[in-house]
Amino acid sequence: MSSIKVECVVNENCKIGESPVWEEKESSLIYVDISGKKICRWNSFTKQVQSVSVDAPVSSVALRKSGDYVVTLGTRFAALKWKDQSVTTIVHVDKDKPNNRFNDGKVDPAGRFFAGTMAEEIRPAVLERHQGALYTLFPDHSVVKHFDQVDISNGLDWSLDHKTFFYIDSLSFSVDAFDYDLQTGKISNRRSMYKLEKEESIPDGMCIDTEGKLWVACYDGGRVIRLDPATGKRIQTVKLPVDKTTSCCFGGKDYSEMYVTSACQGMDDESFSRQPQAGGIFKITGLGVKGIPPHSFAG
Ligand SMILES: O=C(O)[C@H](O)[C@@H](O)[C@H](O)[C@H](O)CO
Ligand SMILES: [Zn+2]
Repeated sequence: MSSIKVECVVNENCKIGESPVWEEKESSLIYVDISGKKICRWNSFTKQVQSVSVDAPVSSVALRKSGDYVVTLGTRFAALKWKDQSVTTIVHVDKDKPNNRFNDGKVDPAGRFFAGTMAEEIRPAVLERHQGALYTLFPDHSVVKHFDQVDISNGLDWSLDHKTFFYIDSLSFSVDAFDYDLQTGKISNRRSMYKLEKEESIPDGMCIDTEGKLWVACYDGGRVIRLDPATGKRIQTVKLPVDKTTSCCFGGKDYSEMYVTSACQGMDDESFSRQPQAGGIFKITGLGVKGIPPHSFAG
């Protein structure tokens, strides 16, 4: 049996840490602080964090084949040049919804950038409902809307055979599956794969491992859970020392470590003093399972 260890590697209080992505070339973890309006890069060798501040909530970051990054910023897909600290808009969505912002995003195995929107929160998980939608940014910079009526568009990933797309609309308390057509990027046949239990609270970000099992960060649940899409059952729970765990990815050497982001926004003084690491970045080792490298945006 491997022994699982959870360690806080970045003891800084992100307001809403999110979108962890391992960047092999830099041996670094990139992530965002959504309401802190910055994109961060933690170097696993130097343990230093660099960041780029932006002028709007930045909800996800992804690698780009041509180098650098793409981000979702406010209701825009944008390109980020790290060295220049410059952001250029690629395309604007939800133009008729000034109160919306993007939330979680991820690149599919063919290099398309998927990301969804939501209304801005009044406080955590409290917002005008059904305002969000799920979008894809194609490598030619065209955009497709898959569906709307989303509450909080959140975690997403693809099965190892690329035939299934997994998706979370947080306030449905469900991890959903769709058939996925890798050739076209189309999704169909939505169904619920797993319904969260009460103490698991709100499903947030997620990632897949090399055994095809899904890891879901539970917001206000202080844990990541491992789900088997074949049976719809939870097969493992790993607890963290903070409640507001927001997302997870594999990284490190051979993708054998898991990185978990967290949030502190919306916590009162009392709970913050009980969880001073809220908003930190955590590393989990000893899981005995690996992840897969992130895909890069092909446009
Ligand atoms: O991390 C995110 O994806 C959202 O932007 C957060 O705001 C939380 O998920 C939400 O508050 C929980 O429902
Ligand atoms: Zn999220």
